[in-house]
Amino acid sequence: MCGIVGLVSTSPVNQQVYDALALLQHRGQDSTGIATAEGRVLHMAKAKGQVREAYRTRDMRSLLGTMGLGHVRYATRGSASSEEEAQPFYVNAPYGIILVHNGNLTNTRELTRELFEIDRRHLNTSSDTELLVNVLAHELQAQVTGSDLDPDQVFAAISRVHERVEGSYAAIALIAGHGMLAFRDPFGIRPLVLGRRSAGLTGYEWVVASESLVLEAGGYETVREVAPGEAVFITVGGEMISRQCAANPRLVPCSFEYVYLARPDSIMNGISVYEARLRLGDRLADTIARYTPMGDIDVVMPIPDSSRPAAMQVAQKLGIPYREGFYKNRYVGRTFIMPGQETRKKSVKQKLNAMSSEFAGKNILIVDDSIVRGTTSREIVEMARAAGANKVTFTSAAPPVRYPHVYGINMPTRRELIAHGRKIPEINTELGSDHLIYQEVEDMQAAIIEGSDVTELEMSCFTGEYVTGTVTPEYLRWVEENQLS
Ligand SMILES: O=P(O)(O)OC[C@H]1O[C@H](OP(=O)(O)OP(=O)(O)O)[C@H](O)[C@@H]1O
Ligand SMILES: NC(=O)CC[C@H](N)C(=O)O
Ligand SMILES: [Mg+2]
Repeated sequence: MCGIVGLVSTSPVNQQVYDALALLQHRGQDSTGIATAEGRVLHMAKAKGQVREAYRTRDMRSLLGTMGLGHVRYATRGSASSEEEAQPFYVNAPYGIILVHNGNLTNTRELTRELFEIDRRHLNTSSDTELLVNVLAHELQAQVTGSDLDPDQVFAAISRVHERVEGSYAAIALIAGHGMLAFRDPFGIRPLVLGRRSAGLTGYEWVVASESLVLEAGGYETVREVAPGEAVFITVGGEMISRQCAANPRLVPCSFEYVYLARPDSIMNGISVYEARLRLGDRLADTIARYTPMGDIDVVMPIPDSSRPAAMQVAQKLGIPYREGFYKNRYVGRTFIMPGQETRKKSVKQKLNAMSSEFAGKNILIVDDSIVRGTTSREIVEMARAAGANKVTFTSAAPPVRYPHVYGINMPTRRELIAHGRKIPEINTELGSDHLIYQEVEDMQAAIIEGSDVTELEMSCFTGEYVTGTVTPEYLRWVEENQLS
C-alpha cells in the first residue's frame, strides 16, 4: 500500500499536498514525492524517507501551481531504497503526464514485453508504476488528435488501460495544461475517495485521496468513493466529469486495509475503519470464549497501535480488565511496512517495552490485529515472559495469513509467512505462547462488511483465492524468485 492524494484548487497547492501526505504517512515510509502543474509546466520533488524529513524549503518553493499530487511509498515491486522508483513517475508525451499509484500490477512481465516490443517505449526501472504510466500514455496518445484534450478520449484510454493491466491500482495523474485524472481498478481493491469544497463563485476545489481523513482535515466534504473501474477527470478550471470505463466492475476491496493498513479515523467504501476493528474485537471475543476458560485470564492487552480498538472490545465483551502493558516509543514508525527483516526485528524492540508491574505473575491475553511474519508476536511473547508473565495467550483479530498478498502489501513469499503450511498448534510452538487463537475467516468478513453495501472482500492472503486471473501458481513462484530488493 501507498498513500496518494491529488488536488485541483484555486490557490497554490504545495502546502496542502504536503499536509495530506503527512496524514497518509502510515501508508508508506520508504520515499515520498510531490508534483504540481503550473499551466503547462510540471514541477516535481521526490526523496527517500518520511514526509517531515524529505522536503526542504527550496523544494516546497519550487512546487508552483494550483493543481498537484503526492505520494508516500511502501514498495511492493522493484526496490524500496531506489530514488528513481520513488513516485510520481513522469512521461513527456502526450502533453506531459505525471502519475502516482497505490497498488501492485500482476501482469508486469507481459506489460514489459508489450511496451518494449510493440509500443516501443523505454522503461528505466523495475517499478510497476512506470509500466502503468506508460500504458496510460500510449493509450492516450492513440486517442488524441490535436492539442485539445476531450474527456471522451481520456475515458477511452482508461478503458484500454483496464483491458491491458491486471492487478490493483488506484491512481492519480496530472495531464499538463488539461487537468487531473483519477481512476481505480475494476475490483476497487485499493481505496480512493473524492471530495470537494466550495471555491465561492468559481465553483469547487477538488481532492482525491487514499483515505477520507485527508478530506476531513482539509475541510472538504466527501462526494463519494471513486467507483471500481471508474475514471474521474477534473479540468484545470474545476469542472468534474466521470465515467465508468470497465466492462465488468465489481467492488472487492482489500480486507487488510480494515485489519491493519488504514487509519481508524477513515471511512472506506462506506465502512468506518474504527468500527470495523471494534466488530473484529467482538467476534474475536466470542471465539476466545469458546476456547478458553475465562477464570484463566487476568488481563487483556493490546499491542500498540493498530490492535487497540479490537483489544478494548475483547476486554469489554469478556468482562476482563484492559491494561496497556506495552509502552510504545512514539518516535519509531510502523514496523511491518519497513523494508528488510533485520530492520523490522530490531524495530520491534526499539518500539515496544513491557512494564513488569503489569505482567508479574499474571495470565495475559494479548490481542494483535494480525500475525504475518510473526516478527512482532515472537518478540512480544519473549518480552511478556521476561517481564514475569505466568501464562501468555496470544490472539489475532485477523485469521492466519497463509498466502502471499500480491495487491499492494509486501508479503509476497510463502516461506516468510509464519502460518504458511503450519497448523495453529505448530504456530503456537513457533511463537512460544501457551495458547494461540485466531479469528475465523467468516467472522472477519462479517465484522468488516456489517451494515454496509459491500458484499465481497479481497481476502486472498487468508484464503488463497485471488480475484484477478493472472495470479497463477507459476506467477506466485516468479514473484518469490524476483522479490523486492
Ligand atoms: O507478524 P508481523 O510480521 O510482525 O506483522 C504484524 C504486526 O505488524 C503490524 O504492526 P506495526 O508495528 O507495523 O504497526 P502498528 O503500530 O500500527 O501496530 C501489525 O499491527 C502487527 O502488530
Ligand atoms: N504499496 C504500493 O501501493 C506500491 C506501489 C508500487 N507497486 C511500488 O512499488 O512503488
Ligand atoms: Mg502492530
